[in-house]
Amino acid sequence: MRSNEVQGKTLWGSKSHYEKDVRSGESILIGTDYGSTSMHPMFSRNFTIGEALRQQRVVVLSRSLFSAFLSLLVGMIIWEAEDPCVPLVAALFTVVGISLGSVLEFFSTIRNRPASDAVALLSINWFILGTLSSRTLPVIAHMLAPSAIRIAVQLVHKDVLFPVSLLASDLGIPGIYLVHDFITVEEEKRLLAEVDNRQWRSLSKRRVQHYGYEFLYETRNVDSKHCLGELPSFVSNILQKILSFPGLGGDQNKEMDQLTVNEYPCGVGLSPHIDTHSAFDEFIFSLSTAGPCIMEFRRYPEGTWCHPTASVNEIHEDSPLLSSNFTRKAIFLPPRSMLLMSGEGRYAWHHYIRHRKVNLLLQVDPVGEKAIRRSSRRVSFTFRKVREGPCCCPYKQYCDSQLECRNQQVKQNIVQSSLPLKREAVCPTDTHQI
Ligand SMILES: O=C(O)CCC(=O)C(=O)O
Ligand SMILES: [Fe+2]
Repeated sequence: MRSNEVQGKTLWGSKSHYEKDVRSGESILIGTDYGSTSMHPMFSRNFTIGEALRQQRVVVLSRSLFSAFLSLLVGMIIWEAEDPCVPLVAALFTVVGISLGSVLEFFSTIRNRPASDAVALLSINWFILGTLSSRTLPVIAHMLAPSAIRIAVQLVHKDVLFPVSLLASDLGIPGIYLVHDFITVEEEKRLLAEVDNRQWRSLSKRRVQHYGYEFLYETRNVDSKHCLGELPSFVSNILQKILSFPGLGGDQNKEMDQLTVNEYPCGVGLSPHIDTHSAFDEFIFSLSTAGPCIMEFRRYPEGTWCHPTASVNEIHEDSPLLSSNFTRKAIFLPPRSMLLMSGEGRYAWHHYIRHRKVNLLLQVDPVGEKAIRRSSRRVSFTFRKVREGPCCCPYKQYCDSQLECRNQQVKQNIVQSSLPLKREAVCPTDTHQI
C-alpha cells in the first residue's frame, strides 16, 4: 500500500493526515505523531485510525453544537425583531452552512460509515433553523413563490408532467371505453403485414390508407356517394368483435363501413379535432398496433371554443384560435388496445396525440415505468360508419349539421375582421383537423 499523505487537516490544534488507499480508492484518516520511525505510520503508538476518527467526530460535534447554539441565538433575535432581518437570516444560514460543511468533511473521510450521526446533527441544525426563522420564511416564500409557481405552471402547461389514465374508468369522460388486448400479438402482426403490403398515401408527417370511403382532408368529410367498396377481409374478425364491444349497447346496426389506417412515425402526433359530426355516426373505434401512444382529450367550456378556419396542416396544438381554457384528460393506449369514442366523448371532446418522443407520467404505469417512450411507429385502425342523415346530437356547439346556417355569418365575420376571433363568438362548423 502506498501512502499519499496530505497535510493540513486541523483537529482543533493537533494536525492530522489522510492516507489514500489506492487499491480501495478510499480516504482514511491517520495520525500525525508517528512516534516510531520503524513502524508504518498507520500502526503508530497513540494515534490509531480509530482514535483519529473519534477525534474528528468530536470536532464535528463541537462545530455542530456551536452552530446550533449560534443558530439559536440568531434565530431568537430574528424572532424578537419587528421585521424579519435579512442580514441575520443570511448569518443564520451561514452558520448552519459551516456546520453542514464540517459534517460533510467528516463523512467524506470515511465514506462507508452509516450516515446516522450526520443526519442527526444536520436535523438538529435544520430544525432550529426552520423553527426560529419561521417568521421570515413566509417573506422568503413570498419572494420565491411567483418564480416557483411559474416554473411549475410551465412544466404542467408544456405537458412535461401530466396525469395519464391507464383505464377509461379513471379517465372519467362519458362515452370513452378502452379494451386492452383486443387482438392477439399474432393478429396484430397479420394486420401490420396486410397494410404494409398495400399502398400508403403520404401526408406531411404520417402515412394513411383509406378503405370503404376516402377521407377528404380538405373538407374533413367523406364523399358518401363514392364508395370504394367493402372493408377488406383482413379486418373481418375485428368488425365481428366490435359488435359485442362494451358501451355499444348491443346495437347491431353499427356495422362500420369506413376505415382509416394511420401510420405515425416516432414522435409524430395528431392535432386536436372532433371527427366531423355530419360525416360519421356516433361510434368511432380506434385500434392501436405496433406501438403505444397517449391520447389526450380537451373539452372547452360552453361558448369558448371556436372553429379554426385554417387548413389542416396550419393548425397546431397551441393555435391561438383555440382557447387555452379547457379541461384536459389523457389516456394511455397500449398496442392491441381498442378505444371506443361515443356520446359526449365523441361529440364534445377534442382528441389528439402530442408530438412527443417520450411522455413523462405522473404515476407509474402497470410495468412500473415513469416515462413512455414512443416506438418507431404506431399504426392505428380507425373504424367509423358514414352518416346517412344530419347529426342530431345534443352537442350543438360542435355539430356542423346543426350550425350550418350560422356558419356563413361567422365565416363572413372572419373574412371582414383582421382581429383575432372573439371567444364568445358563435362557434361555426365542427372541425376535423387531421
Ligand atoms: O390514431 C388514432 O388512434 C386516432 C385517429 C383519429 O382520431 C382519426 O383518424 O380521426
Ligand atoms: Fe379522430
